Amino acid sequence: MNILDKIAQHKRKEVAERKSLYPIQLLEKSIYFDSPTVKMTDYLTRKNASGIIAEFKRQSPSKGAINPYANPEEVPLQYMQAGASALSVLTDNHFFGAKNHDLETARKFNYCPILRKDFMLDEYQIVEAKAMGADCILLIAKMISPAEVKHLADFAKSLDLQVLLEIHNENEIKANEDASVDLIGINNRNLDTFEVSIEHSIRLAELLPKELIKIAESGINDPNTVNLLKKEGFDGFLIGEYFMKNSNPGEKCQQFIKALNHVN
Ligand SMILES: O=P(O)(O)OC[C@@H](O)[C@@H](O)c1c[nH]c2ccccc12
Repeated sequence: MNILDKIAQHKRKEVAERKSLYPIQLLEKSIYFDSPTVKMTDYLTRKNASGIIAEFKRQSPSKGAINPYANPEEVPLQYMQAGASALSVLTDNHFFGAKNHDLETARKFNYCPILRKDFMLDEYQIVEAKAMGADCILLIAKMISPAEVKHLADFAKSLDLQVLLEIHNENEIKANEDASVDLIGINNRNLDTFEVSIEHSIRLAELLPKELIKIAESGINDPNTVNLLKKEGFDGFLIGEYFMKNSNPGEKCQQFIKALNHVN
């Protein structure tokens, strides 16, 4: 079984448990439930945006522990002070080591778009994302059918959340052409082999409409890669491990952003 299948299996169980513990009516009482969201697309495309979406990630299935005791009050705020355009916060505990309130904590300290980074299979998780204070959710084309992508994307929109659709290959692009998503993420990391290929992402980006907002995800560790990807039409760059594996992720992020060409 590949890693995404394992994650999906576990996630279904988890969601079923949470549904019975925290019914939707309870989530809807969150202070964030009726508040307006901030738009990831606006923050990535405004003048002189760095385009960096800095990720709060404690561990991963491919790397194990990255920074398990990182402080969610400090790191996301430091990322934004360093000039990141938006935040991504992992909320999966079993595979990514997220603590219960990592996203809510990041939300309390920051007014910027926050992506809930998790494996969305069910409307319930989208309601949770809204209740946590997220602005954007991730859908992974490899995990769900095009019909589910459409359905969950429309549901997210009904809650004023933006949708980032992650794709890995040409077939997934074709199969999801008519889903109404706000951003397309191309994962540089092959989730079967964990190999990273920037060239693969550039080739896939060429197949997407020019006006779509494109995010390059994973394995980015060099400002020159971001400069190159900007020239190739990418608007956003999701970076986790390279910042987080350091004892001071905010400082790493600041050095990285200083080294970028601000071309837009
Ligand atoms: O830590 P990296 O290599 O900079 O990658 C960040 C992000 O792209 C990665 O965490 C990611 C991309 N797609 C995902 C889907 C689920 C969980 C995590 C991910």
